[in-house]
This record gives sequence, C-alpha cells and structure tokens, in this order.
Amino acid sequence: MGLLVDGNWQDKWYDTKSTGGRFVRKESQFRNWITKDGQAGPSGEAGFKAEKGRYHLYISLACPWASRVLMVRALKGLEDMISLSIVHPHMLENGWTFADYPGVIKDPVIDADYLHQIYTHVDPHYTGRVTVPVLYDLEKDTIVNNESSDIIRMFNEAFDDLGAKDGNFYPEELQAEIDEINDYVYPNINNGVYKTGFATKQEVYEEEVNNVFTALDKLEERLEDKDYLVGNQFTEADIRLFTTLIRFDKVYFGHFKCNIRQLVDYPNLWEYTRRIYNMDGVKETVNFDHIQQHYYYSHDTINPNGIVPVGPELDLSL
Ligand SMILES: N[C@@H](CCC(=O)N[C@@H](CS)C(=O)NCC(=O)O)C(=O)O
Repeated sequence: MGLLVDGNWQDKWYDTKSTGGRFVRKESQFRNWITKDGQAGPSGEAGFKAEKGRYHLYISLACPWASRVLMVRALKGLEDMISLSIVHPHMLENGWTFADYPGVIKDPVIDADYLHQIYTHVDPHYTGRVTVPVLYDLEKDTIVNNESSDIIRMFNEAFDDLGAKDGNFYPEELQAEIDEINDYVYPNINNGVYKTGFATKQEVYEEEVNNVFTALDKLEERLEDKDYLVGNQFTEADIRLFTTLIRFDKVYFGHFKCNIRQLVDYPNLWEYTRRIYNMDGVKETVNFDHIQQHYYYSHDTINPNGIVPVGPELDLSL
C-alpha cells in the first residue's frame, strides 16, 4: 500500500494520525469525460469523443468502485468497445500489480508491472494515491478519468450511438432522487464500511459502525414495498449500492468489523442483492476469490498474518 509523491512511489499506509483515527478518502484527480461528440463534460477538458476501441479500462475485481464501472460496461454491452485490464488482488508494497494470478489481464500500454507506472507514464510528477478504476485513452496516451461515479455516467450514454445496449440508468426524471440517495449511500454505506474498517480509534470505529447499520436499517425499510431504490426501476443508485452489499458478508462483516448484523439478516436487502446479482451479465463481474484475497491479504495493519477466511458460504440463488 502506498502512494506517489512527485512521481516517486512510497510504501505508506493511510495516515489516520493527523485525523484523530479517522480514514479520510482523497478526491480523484483525473476528471475528463468521454462524450458523444467530444465536447467537454461536467468537468475537465474537451477532446475525448466516444469511439470504438479507443479507450481502455483498468480495474480490480476486488474493488467496489471499479466493479461499478465493470458492471455498467457489461450492462451496456461495451465489452467490444472498451478493452480491459485486471490487476492482481493483492495490493502490497508496490500497490496494484499485474503479477500472474487467475483472472489478471496484463497492461497493453507499456506492459507495466505496477499500476503506478501508468500514472507516472501520463504524469511523471503525479502526487497522490494510485487507485482503480482508471479509464485510459489509447489515442492520446493519457488518463481520461479515475473516478468511478463519473465513469459510470459516461458509460451510461456516451456510446449509445455506437451500438451500446439500451438502458438508461440515470434517466432525467429520476436524477434528483438518484443524486439524493447517492448522497446518503456514499458516506454511510459505500465509504461507511471503509471508515469503519480503517478507523484506528475505538470511539471512531463505534461511531462509524453505528452509522453503517442505521443506514442499512433505513434502506431495509425503503425496500419494504419496492424492488429498487428509486422510482421502482433499476438505476445507478442500485448499481452503486449493490457493489458494496455483495461484499458485505464476505469481507466487511469480518475484516472491517461491520458485524452488528449480517446482510442475510435483512430480508429485503438480501433479496435485493440476489435480484441484482442474478441480472444478465452481473454475476460475471463478481469474483469472490479476488474480493476476499484483496481485503484480507492486503491490509496487514488489520490482518497481519494475511489469513483469508474460508466462509461464510452464501446462497445467492433466487
Ligand atoms: N473515489 C474513487 C475511489 C477509488 C479507490 O479508492 N479504489 C481503491 C480500491 S477499492 C484503490 O485503488 N485504493 C488504492 C489506494 O488507496 O492506495 C472512485 O470511486 O473511483
């Protein structure tokens, strides 16, 4: 685990000392948008027109943020238009790597050993964390964007005229409600499990774990008489919640000590998770081996011996 400082890799764990035991996530730095006509998107510069074969995606199958992007790529049928690299599940002293492991897909750009080389390839003085997902422009040889919430919005529509599958996960009439639920789910659940697991003070942990379960209780209620979070149709809000929920009992319950209840104890949330898991193309984006290997083996401050648990067994059938 580490970061780049002026282009130099440093092996360092997250700093929670300066924040009173709290994990504070940094903003992603590459924020350009692929658009239908190459005009600038909501942030960044123009010049990234949607074209088949021009863009490449780096992901980790373990990562819930990268998995959102992989999921939308599958749901929109973009596999033949946007190529893919998958990193090794273990993120250790060199960060994400392309070392051999079942499921790893190597880097086509510079045959990098480490993902941080892709970051310094486009910016030799980059300072910051080296995260997945990364959306790369093979034509301009640069990173377009490394923020999953942006990338899923571009995939939702930018390739529609080039043969992407039907389906709009951010329809105009539901945008306000989707934004509102995202603003609740992100701090309390998506990032809430990380704030719980990475807390280095008891009182911070307790505050965060209670937040996570208060939020799960609320969502359980919300799903009492509906199948999806917003407008009773499957939207981006569900995609963003799902990639955290599918990891919940396998890693967040044990490894991150989010253990007041298991997800299987919530009838509505558990059925909802299974419903989405069984949608066309979704289960292929979920790899429990990479998920468990990553968290339990990479975070040696939390689990120093790197023992990866065998359970729990999950029945994800409908
Ligand atoms: N806000 C980013 C977060 C991405 C992120 O933190 N990814 C994790 C993997 S789950 C990562 O690569 N972490 C490496 C690090 O923090 O050094 C997004 O949503 O794309």
